[in-house]
This record gives sequence, C-alpha cells and structure tokens, in this order.
Amino acid sequence: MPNSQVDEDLKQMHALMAMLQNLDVGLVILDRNYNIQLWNSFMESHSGMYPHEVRDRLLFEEFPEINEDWFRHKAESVFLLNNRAFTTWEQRPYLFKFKNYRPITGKAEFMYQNSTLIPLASANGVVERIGIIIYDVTDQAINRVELKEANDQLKRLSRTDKLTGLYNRGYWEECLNKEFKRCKRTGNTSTLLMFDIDHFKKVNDQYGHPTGDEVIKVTANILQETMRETDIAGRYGGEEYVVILINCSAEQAYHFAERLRTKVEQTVVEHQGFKVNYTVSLGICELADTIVNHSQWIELADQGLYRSKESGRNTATIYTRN
Ligand SMILES: Nc1nc2c(ncn2[C@@H]2O[C@H](COP(=O)(O)OP(=O)(O)OP(=O)(O)O)[C@@H](O)[C@H]2O)c(=O)[nH]1
Repeated sequence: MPNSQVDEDLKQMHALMAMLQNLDVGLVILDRNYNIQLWNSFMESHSGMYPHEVRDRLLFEEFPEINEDWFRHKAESVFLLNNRAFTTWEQRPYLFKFKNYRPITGKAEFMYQNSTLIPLASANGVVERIGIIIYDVTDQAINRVELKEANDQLKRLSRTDKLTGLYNRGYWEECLNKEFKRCKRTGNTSTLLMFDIDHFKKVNDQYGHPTGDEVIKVTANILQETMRETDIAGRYGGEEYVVILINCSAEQAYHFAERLRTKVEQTVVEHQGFKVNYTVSLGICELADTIVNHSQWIELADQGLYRSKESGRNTATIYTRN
C-alpha cells in the first residue's frame, strides 16, 4: 500500500476515534475476557477514571456494581450469536453507577441508563470484542417516575373523601363488590356495618356547619382507630359511614359496633368554643347465601340501621328477616 494511502487511512482512523471519544454517549469496548480496551470521554468524565487507569482491567473488578452473572449471560450471546442486546432503565436503572450531576434532574441520585451491547466482528467474522453503548436517560426516567407518582396521587385523591380521608362512596362500593365476590368464591363471611350520626341536623343548626364538619372528622378518626387495618371503611353520605369487617360474623361485628358506639358516646368534640356530645346508630348485616349482590347487602345493613333509629337511636341492630 502506498504511503499516502496509509496516511489517509490513519487520518480517517484518528478522525473516527476523535468522534467516538467525544460522543455524548458512553462507549466501552471489551475484549473476549471482559477486559476494557476503550473508554471514551463520556465514561471518563462520569466515572472520574482515565482511560489508562482502566485499560486492560477486568470490567467486573473495576465496577463491582455490575452483576457479573447477569452481564456475562447477556454478553456471551452477543459474542456467540453476533447479535445486539439491549437493557433499559426500567429493567435495570443503570449499568455503571454514575452520580447524577444534572441540575434539572437533581432529584435522581444516580444516572439512569439504557445500554446496548454490540458485537464487533473482526475480518474473519469472529466476534472478538463487544462494544457497550451507554445512554444517559435520567431526564426521561425522572419524567416517567414523576408522572407515575402524580398519577398515583391522583388515583388516591379520586378514591378519598376530602373531609375524612376515608374512601369515598364510589370507590368503597367497588371494594364492597370485590369483597362480595371474594366471599362467594371462598365461602368466607364478612359483615357490613353501616352507621349514622343521630340528630346531626341539630348539631349543624346549634353549632354551625364547621363544627358539624369537625364532628364528622372526629367520628371518622374514631372509626379508623377502632377497626382493623384490613377492614375497609368509607364515608357513604353526609354523616353516614360504612365499614366492611373482613372475615367477621354478625356477632363479632356486634361487639365491634358496641365498642364504636360507646367510644362515640364518650367523646366530646371541642370546636370553636363549643363542646359537642353526640351518638350514633348502627346497622349490621352478615353476608348470607340469600344476598344476591353487593347493593342488596347495603340495603339490608341500612335496614338494620333504620331499626336502630326506630328503637330510639344510640344502638346497634343486627339485620334479621323479621
Ligand atoms: N356539617 C356538615 N353537615 C352535613 C354534611 N353532609 C350532610 N350534612 C348534614 O347532615 C344532616 C343530616 O340530617 P338528617 O338526614 O335529617 O339526619 P339527622 O339529623 O342525623 O337525623 P337522624 O339520622 O334521623 O338521627 C343534614 O342537615 C345535612 O345538611 C357535611 O359534610 N358537613
């Protein structure tokens, strides 16, 4: 080959190397034994390690954060099959654990990365090296994470009653429907308790709406303190509450209802200089074979509640057919 041609090839090679060095993506070349052969400026600036420090060093020794078994498994198929392989940040947040210095996405502690492994075949077609390309996808990942957080928050809000923090009627009914179906499937029994503040209109009339609101909130707190974590409580209407007592019979629910009723009876709500005593009436309905859907379950618990109101309030009644 004439000298001028060699010079030209070398020049082109230098230009290519300069370009690779300055790409805004990470580029690492590994030999067949996973020793580092090339380390571009992106890798240098994010790892703080110069190319001469890592050259000919075993990848897994220099970067113990890389799961060796997983990486070898992936890379061997690239070596053997001459195929590319990809890993996204959703599968693994990063390959190299680089600190994130980006001001806009300061929220992320580490750089999120997508990575691609590419086979580098020599003239005889044998893959003797592989290239790792690292893409910094921190902005994209953070946006996605934030969007998910916002959606989760929105979902929570759409399920929750603002005043009490209990589930709202719509979402609670969905839960009841699920529980209804679960009990029918498994043969377990759960009991529905519905209760309502007595003469609440008078509370509002006598002390004003804000104090009425406070009474509604305090009652929700008492309910939450009294029930189990697995029970599912909701605000059914203005001053009407519901709770699904999971895996609980009517008799057990009656004890629960009495505890709740007594706590309320003993509570004094202090608000805006007022001291409010009040009571609740409760209806109980255990799920039975005769109940055909969750709406009927609610109706029957409501009938229990109605009987409590009829019999003078501040009492709990288990629904029975007569
Ligand atoms: N402060 C306040 N009042 C509410 C809210 N939602 C409903 N109410 C009031 O709750 C009262 C319910 O009154 P009624 O349905 O007549 O029942 P009650 O006075 O509790 O009588 P009984 O249930 O028969 O003991 C109404 O005056 C509503 O305005 C709320 O979010 N805040």
